[in-house]
Amino acid sequence: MGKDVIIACDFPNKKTTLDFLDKFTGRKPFVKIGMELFYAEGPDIVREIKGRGHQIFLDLKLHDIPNTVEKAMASLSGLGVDMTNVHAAGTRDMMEAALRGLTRPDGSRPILIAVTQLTSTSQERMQKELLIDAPLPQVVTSYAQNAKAAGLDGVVCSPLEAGTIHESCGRGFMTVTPGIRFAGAAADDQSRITTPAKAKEMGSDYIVVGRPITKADDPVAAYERCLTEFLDQ
Ligand SMILES: O=c1ccn([C@@H]2O[C@H](COP(=O)(O)O)[C@@H](O)[C@H]2O)c(=O)[nH]1
Repeated sequence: MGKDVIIACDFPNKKTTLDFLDKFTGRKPFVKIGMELFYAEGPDIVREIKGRGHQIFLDLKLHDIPNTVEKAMASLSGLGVDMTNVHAAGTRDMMEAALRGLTRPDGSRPILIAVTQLTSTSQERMQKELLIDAPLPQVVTSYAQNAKAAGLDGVVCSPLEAGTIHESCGRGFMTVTPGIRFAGAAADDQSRITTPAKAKEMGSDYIVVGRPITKADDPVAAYERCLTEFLDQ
């Protein structure tokens, strides 16, 4: 398992996305395709970006009954993505179904991870709106343990929780962490945030960075700053 910076390509269409990726001459950053781009362009955008040599995290966060998730994952398994995900809140049965659906006849499959609690969710909101009373780090760790028990490879969590998850689920259990902001930058709609440097310190395996790169005046320089802080590159 490698450490890397994943750029969240939250763009409305193919043209904007490819124009953005063209700025990274000589580099092939790991790319996250999320709901906005996938719903606008469909599976072809995955094939196009994969064909250009990027690794892809397809972030669709599936959350439905086990049978539906299993069949949806079977549809996605042929796309050639490197990583994809579900919501751990769908329960162990659903995560096991996702794993079955994603596994190809030859036994190969992309990395499958589970979202614990969205990084936009605060302790207060979780308690007041979702009626979950336990401390947020405990909830996240418990969801991670369920994901591990279901056979998944790791979780999406905040970097702030990466250390606790590794302690509980083992160092080989992957932590993929959005909620990244440079020091002093606005949190936007995120709640549990930290810097790339702190994410490194806390043991994140992958950081997922969207707006700090995509909205930067110089996206390539912002990406390089992430590499420097997170990977010492
Ligand atoms: O808990 C989660 C799960 C997924 N995300 C996704 O990561 C990026 C973060 O974008 P920023 O612009 O850096 O805030 C975005 O695509 C989310 O869908 C997340 O933020 N939190």
